Amino acid sequence: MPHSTTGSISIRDEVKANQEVLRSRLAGAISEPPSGIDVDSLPSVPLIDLASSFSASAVDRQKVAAQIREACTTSGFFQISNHGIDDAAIDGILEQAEKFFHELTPAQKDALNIRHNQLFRGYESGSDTYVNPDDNTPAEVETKEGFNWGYEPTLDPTSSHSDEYVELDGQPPSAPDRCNVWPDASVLPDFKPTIATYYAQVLQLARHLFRLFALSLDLEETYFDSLTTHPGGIGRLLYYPPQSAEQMKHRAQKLGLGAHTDYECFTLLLSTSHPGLEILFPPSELTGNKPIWRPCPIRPGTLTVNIADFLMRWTNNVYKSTIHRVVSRPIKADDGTIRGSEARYSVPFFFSINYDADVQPLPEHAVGIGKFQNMKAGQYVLERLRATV
Ligand SMILES: O=C(O)CCC(=O)C(=O)O
Ligand SMILES: [Fe+2]
Repeated sequence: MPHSTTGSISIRDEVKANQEVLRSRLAGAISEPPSGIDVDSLPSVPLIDLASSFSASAVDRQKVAAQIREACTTSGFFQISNHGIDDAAIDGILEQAEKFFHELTPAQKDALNIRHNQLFRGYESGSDTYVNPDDNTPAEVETKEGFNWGYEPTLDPTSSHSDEYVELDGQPPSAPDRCNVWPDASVLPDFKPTIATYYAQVLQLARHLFRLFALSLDLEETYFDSLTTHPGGIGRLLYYPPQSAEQMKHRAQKLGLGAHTDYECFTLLLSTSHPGLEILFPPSELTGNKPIWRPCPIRPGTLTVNIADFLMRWTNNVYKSTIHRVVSRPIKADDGTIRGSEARYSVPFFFSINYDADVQPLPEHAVGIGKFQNMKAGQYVLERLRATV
């Protein structure tokens, strides 16, 4: 795969260093709390009600922003209720995800494979990408299957600047191997319209959240508005197949998606109510000074938000981008019999500022003096993606 030119050495060095950081943060991680520890005393993911963030009262909005700040400076994860995405859009995209993974033939999926695309758009199987390529664990193919797409002006009905969109590499989306690919409408007629409905809503929610992030960092509420007029927004459908009791019999877990952090500014995750997502909380006395994997709570109707690496480096590590993964675990019944795991579907939306924006350090009063090299968001994300194939 070709590598980018200007400044790429230092980006690649930083990406390599990231792998080291990941490895050291994972070292000694435990999956179960030490015996005698009350799990309720361990850190968890807070629920933030967004209802009053849509209020006309600045005081109300500021109160929500304060809760967001608390979450972002600790675990970097929170869940949101009353987020404004309607049920029909949510049910619709989950239904299309199921159809995509079950109704397309292997040949139809293969025609859409990300290896035909320079920007990682399209279908990927468990072995096409691996998010943690340098870790020391024995290579294990992830069970996930995915489908990725990115921003298109037609998916953003609200912006008057959508046609200024450029891709990760700073170029307009032109050639067929540098833009979105979609399943044939004669096979899945409702797929693209349903994706478009969800995408338009999640995009607006992400812009709204950026205003709350601005408030939470003591910046003008509109600070990020001009940077999200034609933003990066990668959508992804994910499917983790069920694991049978037989497959799970002698295993503590099966890897769905390896340990990683996300790359952009933040991620908005929709999922079915099936367990699987786990978050790595830092060591504490309660955990014998070991990092601990904890399941992300299942709260139907909520979306999960997590800070990603670009925003972490932009905020000078004030906001935390936290390691997470997806695993299937066997379910042990009271009589000791083992049940397999159920299928999980999820729809992450990875939100970035405009890929071509000149990124300036955030004001010192908000995050201190910048420690990181200024970098275009597209350049950074592209280099991170390239490290996964
Ligand atoms: O499927 C999930 O719940 C999480 C997916 C995820 O972390 C990712 O795609 O980056
Ligand atoms: Fe992730």
